[in-house]
Amino acid sequence: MTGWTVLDIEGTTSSTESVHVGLYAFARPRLGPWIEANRDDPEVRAAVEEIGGATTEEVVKVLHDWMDHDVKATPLKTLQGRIWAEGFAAGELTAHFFPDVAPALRAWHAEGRRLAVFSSGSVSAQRPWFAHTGDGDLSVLIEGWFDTVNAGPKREASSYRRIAAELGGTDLLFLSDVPAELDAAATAGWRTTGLRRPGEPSENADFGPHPVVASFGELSSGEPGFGGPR
Ligand SMILES: CSCCC(=O)C(=O)COP(=O)(O)O
Ligand SMILES: [Mg+2]
Repeated sequence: MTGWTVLDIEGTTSSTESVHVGLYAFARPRLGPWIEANRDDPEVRAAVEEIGGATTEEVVKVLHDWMDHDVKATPLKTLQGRIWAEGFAAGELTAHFFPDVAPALRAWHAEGRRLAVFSSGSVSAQRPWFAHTGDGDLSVLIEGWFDTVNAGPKREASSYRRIAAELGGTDLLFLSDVPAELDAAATAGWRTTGLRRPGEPSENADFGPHPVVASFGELSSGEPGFGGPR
């Protein structure tokens, strides 16, 4: 088996609850003090300028509102990701992965399938998320890390074309719980498979023409949408 499998995180490898209750709750009270402590950092300054607002208090109000409505805005993801990275480094956070994910990723990697991540979560959050799991360090299996900064919006085909150019492959599969993301990947010529995980927001989603599975355990070489024909 050759080619690339590119993974969404929330709703696909990991539960929405683990992101919203675990990560969001960790970032929420830290955003204000952390921005104040890091306001000379160029990445922080750029994110804060993009948000607007005259004071840190105003900036934090916007960030909290985005979190309340799960708006996956890039400046929010940049700031959250930096805070989470510190939390992982300090041993204050651990990642959640559905039980089928680690065995599948290890099996696919052993078969020669190459693995990458494309998530709204920033690359600075993705790396420690995959490194600090209850199933060991999964980051060693991942060869490409993409977010809305280095690839672009997840619902636009141009982002998937950019990732394809970077990975250099033609056999590309995207796994996601969001039909609009799968539509964009398919428009760019990728294979797609939707994740309809029990209890997740995508449980009742309309995946249209995309193949759908409930767990990574249903995906193996030769399956439609995975090793099978485009
Ligand atoms: C561990 S990365 C943080 C997850 C996150 O903030 C997020 O928005 C995930 O969205 P996804 O694109 O993976 O559905
Ligand atoms: Mg998702």
